[in-house]
Amino acid sequence: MTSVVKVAVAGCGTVGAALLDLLERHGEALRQRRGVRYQVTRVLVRDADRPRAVSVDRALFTDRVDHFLETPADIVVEAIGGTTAARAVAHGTLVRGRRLVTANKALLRIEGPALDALARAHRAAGATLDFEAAVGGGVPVVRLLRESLAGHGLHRIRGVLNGTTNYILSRVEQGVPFADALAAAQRAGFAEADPTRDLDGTDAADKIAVLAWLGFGVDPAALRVRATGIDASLALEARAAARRGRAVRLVATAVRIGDGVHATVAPRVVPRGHPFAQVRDEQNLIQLESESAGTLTVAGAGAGGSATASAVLADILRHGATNAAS
Ligand SMILES: NC(=O)C1=CN([C@@H]2O[C@H](COP(=O)(O)OP(=O)(O)OC[C@H]3O[C@@H](n4cnc5c(N)ncnc54)[C@H](OP(=O)(O)O)[C@@H]3O)[C@@H](O)[C@H]2O)C=CC1
Ligand SMILES: N[C@@H](CC=O)C(=O)O
Repeated sequence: MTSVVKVAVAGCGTVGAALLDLLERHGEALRQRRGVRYQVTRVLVRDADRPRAVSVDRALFTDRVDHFLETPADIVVEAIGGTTAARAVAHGTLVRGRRLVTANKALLRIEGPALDALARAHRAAGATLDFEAAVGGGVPVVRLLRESLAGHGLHRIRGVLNGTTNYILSRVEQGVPFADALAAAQRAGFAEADPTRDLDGTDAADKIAVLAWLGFGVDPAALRVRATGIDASLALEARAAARRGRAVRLVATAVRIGDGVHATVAPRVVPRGHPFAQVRDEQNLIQLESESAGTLTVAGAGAGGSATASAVLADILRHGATNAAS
């Protein structure tokens, strides 16, 4: 017997389109293996008339949030970014007792705990909140912190958390001009809609704040993250460092100090053999240091449609066919 799980997808850009493609390509295998058919019921975009390279019925596209939220759905994926329409989608989803899967670290930074509380308040009706894709792209660091490392005396989280800046840094050290490397990262879909968020360290700051929330229980909105980003002059330094056998990486850190947490994002010069120097292009690497489990390191594709959509799909599959109609 096959159950049907209705999925409404907000966003058909880099992440949303890659997710729709994954659901299309793996739909039959998922049905056979899990006995579930994931049926896309609505896609929210800014421009519903624009032609799209996804095989989804055009009639399912809408540019109205209220229309989107009225559509029957068991799971709502939020992959539009920003914090205005995304917030309306997130709240509207949870208060209806639906499962929310979001890739939006900017939204989680400002109101992750509030969304979590809303999900708990509507849990009996079926609401859940999952956001594996929000940090680390395809790297399952959110799950590691939420589940495996809960209560392990975590004391430091450190990592390369932004794929765009890492892509730029690892290209400029090979002689590619800063502007060309940035343009390539944008073409590949690694950069935020506003790439300033990548370059000035804001995106990495949002991510480390979300990890600090999960790992240390701090309010990510209240956590001050001192952030320094990268620019063309730092790229010249990265190139010079490469000639000296060193690498520059944008490293985000959150350390527990007493009852508080100290968080930073800053470029660091590391020797070639350092794990951060080995992180190339859009890859991310995160080290979680804890008393009982020692240091755990996870790494992989930190940005890009396919890797990020795979993390979204993992969240979709997470609760099995809960809420599904047979
Ligand atoms: N790209 C990546 O590698 C990663 C992205 N993320 C996060 O995933 C989310 C989506 O990113 P990404 O796919 O790259 O973004 P894109 O800019 O590629 O796509 C955004 C999509 O959302 C739609 N959209 C934007 N604003 C609105 C709105 N107000 N109302 C309705 N639809 C809207 C756009 O519509 P239209 O197509 O009509 O313009 C577009 O389809 C962001 O939160 C991002 O931070 C997380 C991890 C990795
Ligand atoms: N712009 C982000 C996308 C993934 O979170 C990045 O470059 O890491």
